[in-house]
Amino acid sequence: MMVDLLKELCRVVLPLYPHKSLSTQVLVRQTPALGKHLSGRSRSCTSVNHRKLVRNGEEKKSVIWLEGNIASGKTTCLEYFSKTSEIEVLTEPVSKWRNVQGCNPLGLMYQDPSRWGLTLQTYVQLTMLDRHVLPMSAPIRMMERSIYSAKYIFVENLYKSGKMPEVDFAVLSEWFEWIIKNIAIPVDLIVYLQTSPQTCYERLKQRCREEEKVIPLEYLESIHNLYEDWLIHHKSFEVPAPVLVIPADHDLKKMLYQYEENREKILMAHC
Ligand SMILES: Nc1ncnc2c1ncn2[C@@H]1O[C@H](COP(=O)(O)OP(=O)(O)O)[C@@H](O)[C@H]1O
Ligand SMILES: Cc1cn([C@H]2C[C@H](O)[C@@H](COP(=O)(O)O)O2)c(=O)[nH]c1=O
Repeated sequence: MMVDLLKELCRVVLPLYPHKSLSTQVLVRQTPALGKHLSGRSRSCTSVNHRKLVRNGEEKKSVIWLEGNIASGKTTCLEYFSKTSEIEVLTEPVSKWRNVQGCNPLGLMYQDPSRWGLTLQTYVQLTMLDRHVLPMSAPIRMMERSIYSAKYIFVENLYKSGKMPEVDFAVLSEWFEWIIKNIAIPVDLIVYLQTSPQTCYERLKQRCREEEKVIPLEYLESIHNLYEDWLIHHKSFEVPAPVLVIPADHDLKKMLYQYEENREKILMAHC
């Protein structure tokens, strides 16, 4: 029966690892019965007591999620750390959210969140999951946001603000719960770039992404509050790893200085 279950799980999730063979790369999180044959990763995967598909041979590597409000400086921070040889960086797949087969779900969502919120967030969930399961090519991975913040911050915001219908929220939530129960999403450290919504608003205007021109300050305030409740006050959802808070309202020079100051803590995430 366990073997059947294993086969079924691999049938469902194997397409996520198209470039790797099943025998060496996709494993099911250890259960007593399977323990003799299979190994699971020992460090923080995001939930336990369920069979999870994990990649073999990555136990010594570490994964850092870089979290923060829109235009808080995440991409700029990743660019800085990308120069470190032990670190690979994965940026958010925003270009996909702006263009899936010629359509722009990000733009559509900002124009009409009630109609297109589910469409965008389904695609965000898929593309973030795709990022999470990519094989690692360096000892440390720093990735921009996560499938968790997509759900706990952005889906939550749409729903709480009355812009996502109950049924859309329910469907997304069931998808999300299935994913985190069945697929290992490793994380060792969350780096939170903590900014004021006002700073983000100014940087957002400076960046001038076409779809985001309609974003008011209040939207950034809601996203900020959800982040704070999650990562600082621990008032909303489980936090899956320790959080390193970096104050990020400062100018670029001071930010680079702070990144240097925190380099050791970040590099030590996998020890
Ligand atoms: N410390 C900073 N001070 C001033 N502007 C910044 C700073 N960090 C980033 N920026 C600018 O703010 C905008 C948003 O930064 P970005 O790194 O793209 O944010 P995110 O990836 O979090 O959305 C960009 O135009 C970037 O050049
Ligand atoms: C994860 C996620 C993002 N978005 C939106 C928010 C922004 O407009 C872009 C991401 O840009 P950033 O500068 O990297 O913050 O995508 C969203 O609507 N839903 C999401 O789940």
